[in-house]
Amino acid sequence: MKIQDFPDEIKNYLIPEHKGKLIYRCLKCSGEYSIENLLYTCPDCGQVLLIYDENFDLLKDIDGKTWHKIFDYRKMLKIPALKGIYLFHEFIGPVIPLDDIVYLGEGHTPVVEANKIMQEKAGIRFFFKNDGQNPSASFKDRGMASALSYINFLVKSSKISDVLAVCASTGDTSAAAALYASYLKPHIKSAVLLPHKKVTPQQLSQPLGSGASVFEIPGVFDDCMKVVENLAENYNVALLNSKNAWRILGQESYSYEIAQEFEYNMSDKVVVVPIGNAGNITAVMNGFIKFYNTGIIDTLPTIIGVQSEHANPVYKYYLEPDPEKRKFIPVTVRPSVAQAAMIGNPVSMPRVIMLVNHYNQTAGKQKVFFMEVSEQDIMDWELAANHNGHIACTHGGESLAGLVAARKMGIVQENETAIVDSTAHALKFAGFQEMYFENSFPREFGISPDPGLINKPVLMRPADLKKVPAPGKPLEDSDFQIFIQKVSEDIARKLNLKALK
Ligand SMILES: N[C@@H](CCOP(=O)(O)O)C(=O)O
Repeated sequence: MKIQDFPDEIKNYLIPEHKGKLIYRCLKCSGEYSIENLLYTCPDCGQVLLIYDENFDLLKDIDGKTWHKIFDYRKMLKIPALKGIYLFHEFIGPVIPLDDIVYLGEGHTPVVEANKIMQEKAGIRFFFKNDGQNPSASFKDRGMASALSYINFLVKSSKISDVLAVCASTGDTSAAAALYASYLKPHIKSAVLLPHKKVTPQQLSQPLGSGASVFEIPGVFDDCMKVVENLAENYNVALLNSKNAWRILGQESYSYEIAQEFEYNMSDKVVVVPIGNAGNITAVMNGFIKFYNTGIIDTLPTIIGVQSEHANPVYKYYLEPDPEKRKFIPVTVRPSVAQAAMIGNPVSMPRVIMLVNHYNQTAGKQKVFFMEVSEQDIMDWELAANHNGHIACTHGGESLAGLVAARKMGIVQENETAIVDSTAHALKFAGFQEMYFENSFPREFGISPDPGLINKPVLMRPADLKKVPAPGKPLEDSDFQIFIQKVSEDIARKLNLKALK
């Protein structure tokens, strides 16, 4: 559909015109800094930053209903820059010219309703939002599209050149960073730091395949993160973890898409997200607040942040009901199947603390909750979901387990509808599925398989079959007929198939 065919009242808004005035603001001392330089922490007090639009109130000049039309009609345009997360350009990066936006197919991931069996099992109507269907197979692409679009803009406007982008990762961030950086060659290169043997083979293959410099570091993610922070403080590198506030802006698109998917009606909705470095829950809260403040949604959904018992610093912080007495204490993580969230000292914790307060205050009651789940429940719920038509990763299983726990505790009601975040593609974590099916989890995971969920391939090699085909060695006609006959009979026997009359 062409712009001239769209309703008159929105024609002028379809190509984003809002000229935002973005600044970094420190969460602690409220110091404000120009976005001309890449900053990750406050130069004065060292606290993390968020990006604010000083012209944000101008967005309120357009009423909520008109915004709905703008976003919904804009979705029909075929302009690459507006096809991904920048459909919501005014809210994500209103200083970035459309020509500088990097679009690799991220965003607008499917929202898939669980079947009846799963909804009955979970005790609530729910949908998975499959962020594993992003280009590098995780939600991190949203943040990278934003961070790398901004860096691209700085490069193109000759403010910086020859960028080396670095990140620490449990496997998803590195895949996304390497992918987006490789698209912007030769101006941008990337280096990723991974905890040795703590990312899956599939995740390790991703930055290698994109041509990034890959460093494996002894220890866990938190150790890698410290090295990256040190590199960013002492060398000329661009930090791509969610400590970089541009990442948060991009990940806010997750909330905007949920709002759009449910026709901007967020009443009785519950959004469930796993927490690792806490950039995601930060973005999700901030995104919904921005849509609420501009009248695009008129209710804030409930948000449930979920952590494994083996990596639960945020959950533990909120166990203390009295905000005055809460004290953040990093935890030492233990092996977790939700490996991408195996983080004991999330960099966005100060953002979470500020935004949870703000979110609940804006809603007028508690709307953000934190749940803790066992490793066993994570695997069982992931596999149950995948046995019922989903492609949930272990973090999707973690989210679902958290929703079920919240339902049991009465935090979530039967009449509500949940949107459960599957942050990555199941295939990235196939090794954990294999350990479950083989019952070979090391003791520290504390996982024993439910026999009803175990699945294994069966080798069909009938004992009385003399000849079988092999690669490059097909069977002669009559031997081949015997092979087909015997294997079919064996499969039919195993599956209790009845012969056609
Ligand atoms: N789960 C992350 C950890 C780093 O998170 P980030 O959002 O701060 O980059 C990963 O996949 O590496």
